[in-house]
Amino acid sequence: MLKIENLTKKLENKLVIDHVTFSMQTGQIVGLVGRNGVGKTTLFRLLSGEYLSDSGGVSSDDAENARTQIFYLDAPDNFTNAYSAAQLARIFKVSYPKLDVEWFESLVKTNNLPLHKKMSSLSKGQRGLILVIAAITSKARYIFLDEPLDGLDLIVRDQVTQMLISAVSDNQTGIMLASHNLRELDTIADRIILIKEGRIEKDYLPGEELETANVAKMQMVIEGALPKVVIECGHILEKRGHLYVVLFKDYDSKMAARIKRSKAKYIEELPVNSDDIFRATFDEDYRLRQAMPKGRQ
Ligand SMILES: Nc1ncnc2c1ncn2[C@@H]1O[C@H](COP(=O)(O)OP(=O)(O)OP(=O)(O)O)[C@@H](O)[C@H]1O
Repeated sequence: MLKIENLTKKLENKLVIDHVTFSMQTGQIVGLVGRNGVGKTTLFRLLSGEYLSDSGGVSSDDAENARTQIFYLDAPDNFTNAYSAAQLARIFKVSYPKLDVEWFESLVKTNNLPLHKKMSSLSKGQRGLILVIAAITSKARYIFLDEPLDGLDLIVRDQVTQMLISAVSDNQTGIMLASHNLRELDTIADRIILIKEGRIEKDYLPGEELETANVAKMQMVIEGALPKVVIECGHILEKRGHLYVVLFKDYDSKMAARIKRSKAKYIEELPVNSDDIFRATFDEDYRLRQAMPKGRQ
């Protein structure tokens, strides 16, 4: 088990990571989510040892130095571009001695990727796929990937997803993915950690949290003026003619009764997903924008 305890980091006098504590097991895919600039990359840099923490640390049950068990590549394009996949495998092997070059090369070939072309001449998706192959074949116990699915087409995303799932299935590897794509994470993450203001705001198993989040999503047919409960407590997510999809935070029996009493012609509760949890968590940011004068939003 990888243990992250009280990790704290200030950058230019700003507290970016504030006493973050969690543990991570092999056999799990953990999603790391949060708004832009919340500190996801900083957390990865602390875990990999690229940044020194101001306090707190990282330890592992089964290694003296936890960092030897971690695979993380910061801004990979900056240094991978000058090399081919075949060359990269040999370079990575220096830092990750367990990297299985034969396995790496065979995965590169089975994914129809070139082994001997410079990374700079490959597409973003091809480079992304090669990076994920390097991460998996490094045989690192803990793999940290920043937006690995970003900019990849559906087929490549499916390939990457399959590789990540099979990598954790033997219980020898744990993967943490920073992502803004919550819907995608809902389908592959065993657990989601949500960061807000440098701290862990929520740490949940997707299905479990969705049932207890006090968030409700309603499909409502509304003719005429919006009911007060929608204006005061709801966020309108979709509108098609008279059909509205509205998200309610802090949903309880009182709010349910107000919604029921509203003049909506039809009301149906829809399933809540991680996107909705994210919206509800950053509710005040929504309200801020809604409060701005028109044309400045
Ligand atoms: N080298 C640095 N010096 C000073 N401040 C920094 C530095 N790197 C990041 N920051 C600040 O620290 C905060 C966290 O940045 P970080 O890149 O970790 O966020 P992130 O969650 O990865 O963002 P995104 O989702 O946009 O990739 C931001 O406010 C950023 O401006």
